[in-house]
Amino acid sequence: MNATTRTLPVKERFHLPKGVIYLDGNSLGPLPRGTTERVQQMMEQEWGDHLITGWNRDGWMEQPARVGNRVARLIGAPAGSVTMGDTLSVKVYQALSAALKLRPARRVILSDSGNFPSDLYMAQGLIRQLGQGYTLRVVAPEEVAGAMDDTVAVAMITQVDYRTGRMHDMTAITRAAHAAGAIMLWDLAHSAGAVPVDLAGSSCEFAVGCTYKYLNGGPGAPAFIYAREDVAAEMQPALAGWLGHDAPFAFEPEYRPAPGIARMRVGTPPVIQMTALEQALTVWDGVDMQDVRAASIRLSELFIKEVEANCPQLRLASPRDPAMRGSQVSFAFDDGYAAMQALIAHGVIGDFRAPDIMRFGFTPLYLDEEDVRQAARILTRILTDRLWDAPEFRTRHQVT
Ligand SMILES: Cc1ncc(COP(=O)(O)O)c(C=O)c1O
Ligand SMILES: Nc1c(O)cccc1C(=O)C[C@H](N)C(=O)O
Repeated sequence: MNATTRTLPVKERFHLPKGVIYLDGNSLGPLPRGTTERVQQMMEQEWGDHLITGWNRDGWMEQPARVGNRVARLIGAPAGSVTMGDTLSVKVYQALSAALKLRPARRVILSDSGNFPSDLYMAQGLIRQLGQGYTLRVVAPEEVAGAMDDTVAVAMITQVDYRTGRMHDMTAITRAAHAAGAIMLWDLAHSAGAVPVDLAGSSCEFAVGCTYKYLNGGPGAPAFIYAREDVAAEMQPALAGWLGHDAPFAFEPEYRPAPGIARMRVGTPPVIQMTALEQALTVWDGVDMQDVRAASIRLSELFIKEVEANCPQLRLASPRDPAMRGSQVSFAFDDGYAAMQALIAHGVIGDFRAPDIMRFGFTPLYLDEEDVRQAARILTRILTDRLWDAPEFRTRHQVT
């Protein structure tokens, strides 16, 4: 069987509302079947009956490492190199501050203008905290590799642009960072579960990401952080919480880091949410990221073809070359907000990013070609008949 005929027989593993075509798994993944039951069981039996003994008996304390190993497989990282917890913004802060400590003579954090604002805000906040001449240098996405020089302490790049889906070449940029003596930090928010990632092969020092998008962990699901083994052994955590201590239950007054990535744990993990995520990750059992990628390209190309053939009002805002895209496709349209609201009202859920981007995520675990054709047909009707041109769609009230 070749990659184009191979199917991903996992659509049944998701709860998807009837009559909805969900093209927003790049922002919030849907509910995997079995999650509700597993969380209910955890609450009733583990929390309810076992009470505090759950930390040992039910393995709550090791859960961040256990779940980290499941995520590691999906991002090309070795077992034991990933831990879970907190939000992605916090993980960005931790990785950035640890990276700066590893290059004490340098003062520049390099990023690009396609990065998600929270990453830039975290860098700005850290810089304000540190003083001492640190700066954030933000360049155009195409200029990242060329902007590496001997002032750059760390390059902090989100691999897949949340707006356009443009994907950076992880190998080439990491190589450029290392050639300049800089630390490489990748944000994989729009990569994990979307495209094959080879963290070990890239030899980057740090990576972070969230689990509520393509990994379907649910709203507020814990983030992940990876550090290369040699870096994990020497990095100094800025957020030195007790669960990142070498012996949390020794209750020593002085901080001593836990071995390896475990020192990036901070405080008590969100066990209920982590349990939902742990269950959600079983959806990936037996799924190969190369197959997901092949199907994602097939679905994205089909959508672009149908939309360009039938919706001349829209302009492709993503790279045309699928090798340069993540697993989303964006189209620019001046009335994109209203068009997206109309689309959602007609059962096709994507989202909108100001000023004019209509975003569509392609998630082959639960989407097939018929979904994509049907979504394109509905979009065509909305544009051709100007169904979006109504006060209820034009009024901006959505926050997401
Ligand atoms: C690339 C990227 N970085 C950071 C964030 C912020 O994540 P969180 O809200 O989980 O801190 C997001 C999503 O919101 C994102 O897409
Ligand atoms: N994390 C989100 C949230 O809590 C509410 C609404 C949206 C989000 C998102 O993840 C947005 C997402 N990072 C984006 O690419 O725009």
